[in-house]
Amino acid sequence: MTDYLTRSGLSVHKLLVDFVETEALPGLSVSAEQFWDGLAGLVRERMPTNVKLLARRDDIQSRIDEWHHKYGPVANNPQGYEFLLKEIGYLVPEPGDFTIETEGLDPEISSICGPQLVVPVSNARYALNAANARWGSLYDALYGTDAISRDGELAPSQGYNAARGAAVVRRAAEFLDAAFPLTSGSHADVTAYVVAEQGGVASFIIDTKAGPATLKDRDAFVGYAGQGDKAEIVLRHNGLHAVLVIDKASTIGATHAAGLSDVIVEAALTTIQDCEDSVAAVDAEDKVGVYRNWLGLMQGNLEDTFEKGGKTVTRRLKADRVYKGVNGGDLVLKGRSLLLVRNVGHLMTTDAVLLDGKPIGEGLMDAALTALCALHDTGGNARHGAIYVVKPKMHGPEEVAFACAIFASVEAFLGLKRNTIKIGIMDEERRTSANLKAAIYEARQRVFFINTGFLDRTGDEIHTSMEAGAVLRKDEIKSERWISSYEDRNVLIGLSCGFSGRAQIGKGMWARPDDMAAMLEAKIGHPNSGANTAWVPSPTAAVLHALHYHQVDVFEAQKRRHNQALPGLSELFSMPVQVPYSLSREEITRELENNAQGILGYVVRWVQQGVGCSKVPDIDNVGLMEDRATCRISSQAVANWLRHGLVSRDEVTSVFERMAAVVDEQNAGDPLYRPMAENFQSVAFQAALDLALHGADQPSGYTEPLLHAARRKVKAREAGKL
Ligand SMILES: CC(=O)SCCNC(=O)CCNC(=O)[C@H](O)C(C)(C)COP(=O)(O)OP(=O)(O)OC[C@H]1O[C@@H](n2cnc3c(N)ncnc32)[C@H](O)[C@@H]1OP(=O)(O)O
Ligand SMILES: O=CC(=O)O
Ligand SMILES: [Mg+2]
Repeated sequence: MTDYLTRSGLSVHKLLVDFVETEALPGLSVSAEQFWDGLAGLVRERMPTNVKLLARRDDIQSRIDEWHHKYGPVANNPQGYEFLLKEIGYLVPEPGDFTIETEGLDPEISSICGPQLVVPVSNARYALNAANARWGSLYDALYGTDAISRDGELAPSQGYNAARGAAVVRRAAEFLDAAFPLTSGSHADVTAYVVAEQGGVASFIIDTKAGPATLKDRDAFVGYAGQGDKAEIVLRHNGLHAVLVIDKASTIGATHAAGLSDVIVEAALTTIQDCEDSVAAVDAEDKVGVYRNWLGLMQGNLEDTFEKGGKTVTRRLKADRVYKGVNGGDLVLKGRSLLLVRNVGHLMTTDAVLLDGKPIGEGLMDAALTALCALHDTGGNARHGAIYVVKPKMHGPEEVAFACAIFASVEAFLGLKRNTIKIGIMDEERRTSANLKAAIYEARQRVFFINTGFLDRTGDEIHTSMEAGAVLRKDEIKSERWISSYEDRNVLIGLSCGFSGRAQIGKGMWARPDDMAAMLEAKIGHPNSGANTAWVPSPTAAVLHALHYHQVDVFEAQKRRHNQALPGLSELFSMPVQVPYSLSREEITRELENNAQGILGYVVRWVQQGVGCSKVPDIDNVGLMEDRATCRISSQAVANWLRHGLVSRDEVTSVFERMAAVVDEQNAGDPLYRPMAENFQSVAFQAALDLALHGADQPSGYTEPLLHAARRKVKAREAGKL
């Protein structure tokens, strides 16, 4: 206990005490005593409920398991299944119609639609990049990705490929033609973009090869900076800005008739700084690292210095962009994404703080600490004082109510007005999807988003129905009825609760960070379905996904969906199991290899290096974003096949051993990497294998208990404590 200090009856790790008292509290009107008393009160008051809620999850799961043992898949007795779910309180009565009442939300949440970036907050370099990803170069995003074909003469070359560059300019002109059409002609033929000022009023004059033109929507021109050969012209469409950069002296501008050297688009309107599934934070030291970065973002002084391209770079938060407005005065556009923070869920405990010698709920600590750090935001982030907390992995309305109760306690001891802390409800466990209206009702004064976290949701789908039968392959699960009804119900229920124009209806992650052409094809489906926002894995993806919100007016799309019929619960419960199962031996082995490779490739970096989100090649060598949620899917899929005898324990073990060598090869260039195939007893290999062999027994199929234990073992060894 030498690492702990006593604060208000709690034993608090010294690192956390230090962080709170010397970094987070200075500058605030909250005293150390007030904070620790508050945290102690929160834990004493809320921990017993936390424990009960987790026990209830287990109880419910065992009743569902028993039912499947008796009846098999739901399709054998759908009415009986729904009866059971009501009987055990899994399905609760739906409230009458209501409208959410959340106040004090920013326009990025309520009235402007655009991409939502997610980033592990533990990585300062990425976290800063994400905050700055409000704006991004369209030319760079097109040139640097497969959004422009990489075939033939358009393939990127060692130096600048002029043919590819020309294709980028053409594609950007197509975007401009669609979002900012001219009265005649095309942006591809523009020979001059000019701002003329007269009597304090600016007008935008365009010359094309075919003669003069203006914007069809004259109000789309909203601001500018500079004049003539070096200028920036600000346009607005669907609430989103795009900046034409005129720079005739630049390499690219010199090749364009009007000197257009780039189009900067407003991209990541919001960013989730993630303390959850994309980070590996297993003890006080790691948690303080996470909180310290969040504090720096809220104070506006976070910076990171690193080597890039042979140079030392220091990255800081960007300032607002200040332009002249068209009628005089300044046009000030936020330079940064609106920052939200994702706390962990209700499951894990942390020994960073002990009460009566026992670790406290990590979610309780996250709520207190992330809110405390957010008190430093004096309007640079949220304009009306809101603190945006995304709460993941909640099972049903009672757990949403519990999260709201935690936030209310935190507000009380930090001296905040009630409902200052807003809640983003991740609809990613089946009990929440099935009771979404009731879940929203519990948070009606705080809710700022609902979001279909379909990755966790897929993991929960497999786990909840573990005993029902063998699941389909991972890719097949994604195209089943349960998922389309889940996505549809989320939007339609959100609309029926009055989200349109008030709060976000969000969609999930694009998990193939290098496949931008495919993303451009697929992800327009999100705004078209009525979603205000959808997740992207990188700033580049944010720039490209932003184009979709120019193509689709989300509020119009929402109007079209308002009266659509809600898919029934029978659709939602139409499980992705196949009985009898008809895959060949080869197909089974290939799927097993694919899952094993993904699990190993993710887990090894988590356990050895504390990296919570990685790009890991799948069996077809496509780089996939892997985090704890995708790992949950893979481990549950293997566990399910093991449970139903499609694969044996020996087969799983030998495939994992074989794939360890493949993963070692993939990581050969990493000096910090320790090969697994040389030592199958290594902590990383064993953790990966355990996720599969013991996946069925993990609470809700989550990966964090095994991952945390393994990482802590490695950290202890490295510190010479084992
Ligand atoms: C199911 C869920 O919960 S999904 C939500 C959790 N998932 C996430 O948050 C995913 C976030 N994305 C990432 O962590 C990363 O993009 C990964 C791990 C998928 C890929 O990372 P890498 O292999 O390093 O990517 P890559 O080499 O292509 O690009 C690195 C560059 O992109 C930037 N970048 C990549 N992702 C992000 C991001 N999410 N935010 C900000 N910048 C990012 C990096 O800062 C870096 O640029 P820099 O050198 O100027 O700093
Ligand atoms: O958190 C997101 C998910 O898909 O899971
Ligand atoms: Mg999730």
